[in-house]
Amino acid sequence: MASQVTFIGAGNMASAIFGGMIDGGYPADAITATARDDNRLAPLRSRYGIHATTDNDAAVANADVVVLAVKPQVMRAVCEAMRDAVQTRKPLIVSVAAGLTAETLDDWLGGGLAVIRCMPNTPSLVGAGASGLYANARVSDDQRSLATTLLEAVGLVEWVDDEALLEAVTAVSGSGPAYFFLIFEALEDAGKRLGLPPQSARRLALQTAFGAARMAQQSEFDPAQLKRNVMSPGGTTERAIQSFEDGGLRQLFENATQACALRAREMAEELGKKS
Ligand SMILES: NC(=O)C1=CN([C@@H]2O[C@H](COP(=O)(O)OP(=O)(O)OC[C@H]3O[C@@H](n4cnc5c(N)ncnc54)[C@H](OP(=O)(O)O)[C@@H]3O)[C@@H](O)[C@H]2O)C=CC1
Ligand SMILES: O=C(O)[C@@H]1CCC=N1
Repeated sequence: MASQVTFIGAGNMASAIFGGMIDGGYPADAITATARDDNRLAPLRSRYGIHATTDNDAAVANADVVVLAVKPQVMRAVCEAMRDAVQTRKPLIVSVAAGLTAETLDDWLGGGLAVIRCMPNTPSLVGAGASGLYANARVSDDQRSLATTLLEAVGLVEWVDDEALLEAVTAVSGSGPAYFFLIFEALEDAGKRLGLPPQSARRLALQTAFGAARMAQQSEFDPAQLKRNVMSPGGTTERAIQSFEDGGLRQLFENATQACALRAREMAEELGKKS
């Protein structure tokens, strides 16, 4: 029988994950989602056929896995309010919240729990997500496999052994979609300035990004070689790449990812403070 999975929070991330699970054949009646507002839940019941309730304690009562998918700023209040229900059932806890450590979540939920921290990203909404996962010492091999199965429903899964590496995961893939959206914007704008109609500039920029990512995933060559393959000696690409290098693109990525990882650490400190 399928494990009972309860999502606390039914927003973008939660619906991406349970939507992917259901598309992949996971039984909808083994899934429950909660929110504060029943108006948010009604469409989920009719669209996915899942159970949905505003009562977190009731939703936890028969759960094998509880996925914490509320915003980090409200997580403490949500966890402390359902502490008794969680301690009665002791389900596997999977948190997708940025910047909250396994120890902090375990503490807010009363302690002694198997906790997995997951850093997913928004392309999970289209089944092309990338998630980094970390498990505390109480998580069993079966629970690891179950979490892998749940998250693989919406994309790629990478486990890290050191929880601190989730900051690096956040800097690369958690926040990473926004970096690429910025590049899409910039390339589209540049194409428009070179005279392309706006729709053409967007379509060409996005298809090029999609094609490059797909090619890099499928190719036997690394991205550096694939880049060289586009650069004919003395040709157009060489001139463009030289311009990016001269402009310090690599250093910009270094600075941005360091700033992102630092913010993840700050959030852990700010949000995880004891009382
Ligand atoms: N967006 C992103 O790129 C990423 C987000 N994350 C993490 O995912 C988590 C969720 O983010 P996201 O899905 O974008 O947020 P959303 O705002 O889309 O969803 C939050 C959900 O939490 C619900 N909620 C709020 N309070 C409660 C409560 N007391 N009990 C039950 N449910 C409650 C809200 O319901 P209602 O509408 O009724 O208030 C809503 O359904 C965050 O912790 C974030 O750090 C992680 C990686 C990437
Ligand atoms: O910006 C944020 O804080 C969240 C975490 C990763 C992506 N979005």
